[in-house]
Amino acid sequence: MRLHVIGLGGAGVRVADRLAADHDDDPFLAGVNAFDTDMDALGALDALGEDRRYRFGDAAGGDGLGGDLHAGRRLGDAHASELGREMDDQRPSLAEAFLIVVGLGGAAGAGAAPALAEELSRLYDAPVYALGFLPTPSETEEPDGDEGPPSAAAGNAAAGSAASGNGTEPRTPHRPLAERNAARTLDALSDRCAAVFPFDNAAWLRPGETLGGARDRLNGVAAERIAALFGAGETPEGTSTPQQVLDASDVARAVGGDGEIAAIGHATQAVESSEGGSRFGLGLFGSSEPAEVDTSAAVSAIETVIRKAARGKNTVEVPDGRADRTLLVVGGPPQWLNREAIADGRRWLAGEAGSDAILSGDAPVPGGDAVSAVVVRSGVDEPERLREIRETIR
Ligand SMILES: Nc1nc2c(ncn2[C@@H]2O[C@H](COP(=O)(O)OP(=O)(O)OP(=O)(O)O)[C@@H](O)[C@H]2O)c(=O)[nH]1
Repeated sequence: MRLHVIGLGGAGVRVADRLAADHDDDPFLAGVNAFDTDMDALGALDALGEDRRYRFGDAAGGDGLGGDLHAGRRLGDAHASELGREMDDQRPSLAEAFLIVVGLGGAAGAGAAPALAEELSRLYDAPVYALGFLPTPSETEEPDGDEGPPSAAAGNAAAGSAASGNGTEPRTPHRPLAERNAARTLDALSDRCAAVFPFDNAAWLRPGETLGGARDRLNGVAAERIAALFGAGETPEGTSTPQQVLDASDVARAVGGDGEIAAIGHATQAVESSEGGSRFGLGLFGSSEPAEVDTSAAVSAIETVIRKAARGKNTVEVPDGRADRTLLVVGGPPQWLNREAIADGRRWLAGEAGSDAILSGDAPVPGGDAVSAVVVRSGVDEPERLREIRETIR
């Protein structure tokens, strides 16, 4: 589907940049914009040229907003239509969906996101989704004396470069209001977006890692999952049409349109490339014809990858695996896409999620060397981290 991604604030612009770096040539990525009040954050991007970066909000004087969500909201209200116009070069009217990416604990991105979501819904018919990073608990904790209290305004630089007390991991800026900002922004986005995909930063940190040190890896995971979901069903030019193409309306139906909380699971499993030969001895050496694949190997690969996508780490926890709606997309070399195994996987997932409405599609990747699965669950029960965050404003 044609997706237009808008990265807002420090986290958002970095993910937008990462998507452009990894997927600019992929047909699903129809447009990318990076909007921030902070000149330094925009200046540090690599893949997006000047034409796709834009500093807004003169009132911020070229800096971040230091976590002042009220100031962010005011700027958002004042500049939403200007940001909408800034997207025009990339023909947003052709987009089949918009995705706003934002760090929920900040101010510039989190403040502007609701107003921009509203503006895009006013201008276009396509659904507006949001992917929002949840702050880590350590951001709101008082910093240790020897680390000193890095301010949120200095955060974009500090998150990337300053060393922490142990001298190895870049420290994470102290943001005392991060959880409250996130709670307010989640509510505002749920009211204005078709669905919200929270990304739980803390759940993705490895032991001893700080957000500052891990953010590039986390942004890579977020970009990969965005591509796995919104790029599913897009076939590279010249390849055969998938048996079951997943389109924008399938995703819209599966994810819902009422601001539901949704999670993206994804997994890949390496398989022997079946172009011109196979380890099962069924292919002709040197032949350009794809070799046949052993059925039990295909069944096992599909079963494993679907379970890994559902039960492995999701973008946010899915309590008990339950969801109102579920979408499954299985991809890989066509010879490996065993229809019965996919149907079994669908049934297993329906039981796991407790919902019948399982939409599924195939994403054939001729010549690929892995099978993959994307599992999207929408209308999930409230994840523990979301409950903690919401409680800060109850
Ligand atoms: N995954 C990830 N999370 C980030 C990154 N940068 C910041 N965050 C998270 O996003 C929240 C907001 O940070 P920013 O996006 O830098 O904030 P901003 O929107 O620029 O707002 P201000 O700095 O307050 O003006 C932080 O509290 C972190 O939880 C990043 O690069 N990757």
